[in-house]
Amino acid sequence: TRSTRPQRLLKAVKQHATRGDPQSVISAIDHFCRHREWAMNVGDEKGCILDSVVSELNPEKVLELGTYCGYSTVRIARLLPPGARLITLEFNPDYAVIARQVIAWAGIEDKVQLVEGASEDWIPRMKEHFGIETFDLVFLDHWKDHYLPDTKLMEGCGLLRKGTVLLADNVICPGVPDYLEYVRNSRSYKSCYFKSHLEYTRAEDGLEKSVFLG
Ligand SMILES: CNc1ncnc2c1ncn2[C@@H]1O[C@H](/C=C/CNC(=O)c2cc(-c3ccc(F)cc3)cc(O)c2O)[C@H](F)[C@H]1O
Ligand SMILES: [Mg+2]
Repeated sequence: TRSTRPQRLLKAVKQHATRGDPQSVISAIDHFCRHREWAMNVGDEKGCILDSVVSELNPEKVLELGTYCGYSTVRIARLLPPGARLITLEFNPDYAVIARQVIAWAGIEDKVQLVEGASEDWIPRMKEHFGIETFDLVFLDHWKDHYLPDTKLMEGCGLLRKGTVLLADNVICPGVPDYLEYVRNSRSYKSCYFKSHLEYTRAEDGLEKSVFLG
């Protein structure tokens, strides 16, 4: 039977990237998605904005909602200091299988914990199951209609502290209007928009960076 796009993306990584070299994995995926098949990775342009937010924050504890093939997982984990941890949630087992191999090929598996399951089920279990008090950074890139409910759930579970940064992909395309309205109007957040483009295209898209004020 025909392979899937994530399987073809992984094949491109294994053919063109160097084991243990995260940058070569990122470049191989970007080349594949720009010249062969588009895929919904945050991409190189928005990826540079993601890089700058991570580098400035130097987070110890990072949560990613929606692993997909692990592109942003590798982008974030390659910048983390020793001892820092990234937990990434993915409930599609076929994507998880691919992402684990992409993460392993990049050689950053010791910083990453890929949890196969739904954000709504695992957010309430972060404390007792992973010993996480609060997160320093959350990257939201899963189903767009779950950004807002999951943000409220993280608030309710006490996983956000003064200064925790929420970084949301796709706030223009496909768009997350209810989430944007919330973080931009709530007194609990200082929010700003980083204008960019939809990955591998000329369409507008951007990232919203929202600092939790407690
Ligand atoms: C709901 N709880 C979840 N828990 C764990 N894993 C989850 C959960 N929900 C989804 N996942 C997992 O997270 C991923 C979902 C990513 C969704 N991303 C997009 O749809 C998305 C779409 C576009 C796009 C733009 C224009 C266009 F013409 C077509 C597409 C661009 C983007 O950058 C995106 O991120 C994965 F697939 C799913 O299993
Ligand atoms: Mg996205």
